[in-house]
Amino acid sequence: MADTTTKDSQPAAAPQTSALKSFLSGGFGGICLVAAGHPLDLIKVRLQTSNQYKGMVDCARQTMAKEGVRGLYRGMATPLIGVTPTFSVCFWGYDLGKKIARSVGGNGPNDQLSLTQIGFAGAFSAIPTTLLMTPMERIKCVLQVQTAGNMKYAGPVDAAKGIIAESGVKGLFTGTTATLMRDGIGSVGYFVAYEGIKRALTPEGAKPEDLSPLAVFMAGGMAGMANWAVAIPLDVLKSRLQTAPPGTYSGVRDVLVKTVQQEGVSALFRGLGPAMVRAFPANAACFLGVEVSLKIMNSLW
Ligand SMILES: CC(=O)O[C@H](CC(=O)[O-])C[N+](C)(C)C
Repeated sequence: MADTTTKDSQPAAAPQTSALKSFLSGGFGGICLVAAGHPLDLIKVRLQTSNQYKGMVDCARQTMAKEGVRGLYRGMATPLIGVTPTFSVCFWGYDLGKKIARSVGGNGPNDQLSLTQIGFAGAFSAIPTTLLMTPMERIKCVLQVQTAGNMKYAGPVDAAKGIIAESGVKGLFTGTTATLMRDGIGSVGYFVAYEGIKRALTPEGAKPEDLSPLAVFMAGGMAGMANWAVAIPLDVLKSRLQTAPPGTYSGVRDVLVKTVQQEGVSALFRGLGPAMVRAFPANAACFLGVEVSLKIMNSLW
């Protein structure tokens, strides 16, 4: 089994990727993530807002029977427009983080980065990603908590205009610290799990980048689950900060204290089930999309 912890004398270093290829492959991975994850997200929202379904399978069956397979992809344009650039920036930031780790750690071009260095690069990727992620999540969360009969905004553009009218452009950035903390910690779990599992699955003497699509799919799915396993408490705090009326909380510490005092620690794990059910297929498809598009680009130029 490949050594997963040291940076020295590794025969299996991945070739360094250009920033543009990382950006493009990340965007393609984001498209794959939405395509694979959207049906589960739609089922989750329909279950949350209607009593006509007996469960996830029944909801999928009824949706397909009445609306065809296309029904499962209703409303996919909005996440596609938001997630694609966010994942481009995330994978570009991860690539930049790996280059910084390589130069700080003095790794040669053929040395494999240690998992600590991978964790640093993952955390680093959250810095630029947060600039896009925060307003996207703010608008998404505000729309997701609207209920029938209490609809404040008609859609994402209307919500963005409403938030700006109420609190200025800075209103779109409510929850920035919580988003940075969530994705900083989440991205360490995400990329360390992905690289670690890929290395563990790589036979002695082989290279992780030559793993089968099935192995990439499994490592990607597990990486998505690792992301949510460590990020869910901060995701709960972020969602509460982003959907509360202005002035309810003074910051991350305040929402943490109030949540735990009023509802107990278990409140920090709400939504873990649906997040995990979506995480495996969505992120398996994402990493497969990233690796396949990188291979195609590498063969072209
Ligand atoms: C919160 C989020 O976007 O997590 C990503 C995985 C997912 O399931 O969407 C990973 N990452 C934070 C690295 C973009």
